[in-house]
Amino acid sequence: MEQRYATSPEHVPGMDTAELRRRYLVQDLFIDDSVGAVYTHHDRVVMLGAKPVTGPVVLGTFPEIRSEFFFEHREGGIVNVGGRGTIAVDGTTYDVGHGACLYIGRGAKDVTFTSSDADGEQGPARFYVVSAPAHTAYPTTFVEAGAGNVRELGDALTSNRRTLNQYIHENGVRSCQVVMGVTTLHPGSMWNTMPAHTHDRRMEAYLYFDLPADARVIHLMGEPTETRHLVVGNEEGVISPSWSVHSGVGSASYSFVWAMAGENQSFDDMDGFAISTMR
Ligand SMILES: O=C[C@H](O)[C@@H](O)CC(=O)C(=O)O
Ligand SMILES: [Zn+2]
Repeated sequence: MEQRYATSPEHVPGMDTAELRRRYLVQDLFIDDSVGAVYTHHDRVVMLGAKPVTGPVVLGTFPEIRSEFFFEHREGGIVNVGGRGTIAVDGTTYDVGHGACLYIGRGAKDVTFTSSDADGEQGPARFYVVSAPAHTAYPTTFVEAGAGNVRELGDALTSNRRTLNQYIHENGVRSCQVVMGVTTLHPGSMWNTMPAHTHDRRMEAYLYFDLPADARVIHLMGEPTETRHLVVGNEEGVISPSWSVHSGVGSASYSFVWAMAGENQSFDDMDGFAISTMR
């Protein structure tokens, strides 16, 4: 598993494009018949991708977490960004369609990912997992796509009309740390999370999906008065440290999985920044 140590905002002004991408952009999570993994030491979050194509993919453990099995000391939220598939957790099988979410609680031993129709229109299942250390075991729980707590945000006139779906959160599926959901831009709207914000109590990870292969999202990061950008493709992720804004504009419509971990789970504990105050 790739290890990425935490960074400070003081490091950002000295980084060129290649270093920004090496530290904050997450590519290649979805490898045929395999599991891709990145361990960010920002709140010790692990981002995983599982892409079963010709057969099931078993989630193993990694030497970096010194655990007998992946969820021994951890929990995780999963969203399927590909075609329909199943996730088997200790003998219970969940049918997970595009955009649906499964929370896996601490202690789950055997986790297997399978595609239901790898040759279908949406291709093989692509299971995106965000995991954080967990102090107790909450029940493994499934949420159908769109069945979380829905918030309608933004306006078509400012190109930021979007539907936010909270899956794992304080008033929904319970967890120790992980807060997770999916935001979908409405047709013609391109801006996510505008106005932008930070939440110094939590890191956040993004995974853009349903973006056409030749389109890109210009993702803003960094302190609000010292921003940089990353040009991000479909099914690529971004690590957003607690001090960093995370907002982006697409060259086409898209969705993204957002997930957070850290000090609290209060979704609305965030500090917003009017664009006129940003640099
Ligand atoms: O802290 C919350 C996260 O940044 C996202 O939920 C924001 C988001 O999806 C949006 O405004 O479009
Ligand atoms: Zn945020």
